[in-house]
Amino acid sequence: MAEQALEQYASPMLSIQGLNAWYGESHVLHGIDFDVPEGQVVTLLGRNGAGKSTTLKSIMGIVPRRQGSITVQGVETITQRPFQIARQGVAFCPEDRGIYATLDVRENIELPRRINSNGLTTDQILELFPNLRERLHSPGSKLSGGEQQMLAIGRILRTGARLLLLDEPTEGLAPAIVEQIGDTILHLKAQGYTILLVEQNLRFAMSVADHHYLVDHGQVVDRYDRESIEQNADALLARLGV
Ligand SMILES: Nc1ncnc2c1ncn2[C@@H]1O[C@H](COP(=O)(O)OP(=O)(O)OP(=O)(O)O)[C@@H](O)[C@H]1O
Repeated sequence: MAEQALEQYASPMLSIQGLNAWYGESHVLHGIDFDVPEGQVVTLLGRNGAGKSTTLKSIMGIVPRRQGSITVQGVETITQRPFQIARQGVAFCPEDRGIYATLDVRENIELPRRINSNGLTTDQILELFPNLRERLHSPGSKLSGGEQQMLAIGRILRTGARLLLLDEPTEGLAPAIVEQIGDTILHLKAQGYTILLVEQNLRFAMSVADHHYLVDHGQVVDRYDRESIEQNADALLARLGV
């Protein structure tokens, strides 16, 4: 455990305390606690079913029932509806990417509502992902997995959100595309975005993130900074079952 680096941030972009969540009768988060400092990249690691996606969905307000505290820039959001949370500057990129199959690239980009004037324009998004410019008039269903992922990330930048929740952005993608997604994440960090990432790919997580939290059975059971994750990588790979 290396916690010392985490203590120094006075005002985190996101702070979660005692988060519980349920799907019907099924109680899946059991008191999640962690902070995400502004301008940093943080990952949630853990085995399948540990509760990582549910944590992201809870932050976005899209699980049926949650309790505890989730503050975004000091504002409590636990009782807010998803559209109110979005207005606090939070955007979620789901694991299935949520691309509309019958809409083309431009239509997919232009669908989300802007929440403020910080949102990127379509041109700025296409500058960030030049491959998408070549595919501008292709329907979502004809895009490769990598193109869909880039579109899914690009699209949420249009909203003006500054806290980006990305659920397994590298899943099923070829190494060259994973590298491109990593470059994009680092570019966004350099632009001041705060990013919370769910990842199964430990090496990828290590290449982009400042801090990591290990989730198990709906709780945060360990935390690592850049140095301590290097030291614990082998043990963690065994623990993650990958
Ligand atoms: N819509 C749902 N309805 C009921 N149970 C769910 C639902 N979504 C997830 N669960 C359950 O909640 C638990 C946590 O799932 P979650 O998707 O958050 O895990 P995860 O760590 O993101 O893993 P994965 O990578 O498999 O998605 C699991 O037991 C899962 O089966």
